[in-house]
Amino acid sequence: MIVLSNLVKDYKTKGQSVRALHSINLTIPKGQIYGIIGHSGAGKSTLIRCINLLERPTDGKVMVDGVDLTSLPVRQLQVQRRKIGMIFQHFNLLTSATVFENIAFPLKLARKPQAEINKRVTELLDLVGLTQHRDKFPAQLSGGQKQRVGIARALANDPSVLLCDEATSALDPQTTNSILALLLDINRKLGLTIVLITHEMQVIRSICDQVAVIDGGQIVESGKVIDVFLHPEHPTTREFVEQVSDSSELGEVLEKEKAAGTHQVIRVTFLGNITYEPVLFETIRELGASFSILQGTISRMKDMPYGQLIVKIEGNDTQVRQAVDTLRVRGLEAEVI
Ligand SMILES: Nc1ncnc2c1ncn2[C@@H]1O[C@H](COP(=O)(O)OP(=O)(O)OP(=O)(O)O)[C@@H](O)[C@H]1O
Repeated sequence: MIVLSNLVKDYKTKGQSVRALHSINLTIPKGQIYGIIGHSGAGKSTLIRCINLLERPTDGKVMVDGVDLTSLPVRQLQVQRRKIGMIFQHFNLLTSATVFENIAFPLKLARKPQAEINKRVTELLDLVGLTQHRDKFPAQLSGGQKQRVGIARALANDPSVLLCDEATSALDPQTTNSILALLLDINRKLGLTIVLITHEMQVIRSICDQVAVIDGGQIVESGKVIDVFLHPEHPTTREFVEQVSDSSELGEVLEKEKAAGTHQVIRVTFLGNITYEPVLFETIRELGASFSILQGTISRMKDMPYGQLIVKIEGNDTQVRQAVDTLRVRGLEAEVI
């Protein structure tokens, strides 16, 4: 478990002080994939780098698995840091070392015997799917393969935490998906806690359990991805949710509804297997009304199927009210918008 308490970070440049983090409080449960999302300059990199003290916080505490890193002398901090792996947007590989040597590097630093290094690197190459590329140099690899080397290297010392600093931002969408699938696989196989920072809601939606939204150096909203995603409260969160839903034309339809003084547009949210059942259709038909779909998403959030439909009910106010009530009784979320 990672606990950040009252974390403050000030950068001092040319006699001026910039507060990058304002009293951050965050608890990241063990074994979770925890996403931190924010716009450029929000403080994401600073926050993730404070977790392993690559940046030393100006104030506050960083507890990782019960150890207060901020209170440790340098030697002990080095030992504790081996339990925290990190991967980077631009991979940070040693360009003149082979894939094998890059992965072996942290094990050499930890003075492991050569036989153990060979065994461990072989296992890691297999885990990240790079066995055939072990003797290549980074320049001979694709971006996705380079990030796989980064991941294997970060896992070499068998850490309990993996920090991902915009790990997929330099990759195309398909490669991004394959790296996210690998992170999910590692999280499941090794029970590793993963903290990732990103500016893409798609990344959060694909693999994270919980999310925190950072804005101006403060956490403005946090919680389970599914809750934050379906009921975003802070304007910044809403912007990020918009990234993955196409509601651009909805505003116009709602304006027309408002002008006509009718209240027939409802939002219906499905979670889990009910997503694939004809509950909406049957409910509206039973009421003797009909409906048209104005907008809809059927997708998955990590493993959970979900759907959200904006529908216009062709019926009177009583029918709309009854539809909302019945849908709720049948296990869907429904509201007039
Ligand atoms: N070394 C530094 N010296 C001075 N100010 C810094 C330094 N690093 C970051 N900052 C400032 O701290 C704030 C947060 O920066 P940070 O890099 O953490 O944001 P970010 O959310 O990771 O942005 P990006 O997505 O663009 O990397 C910004 O105002 C930035 O200008």
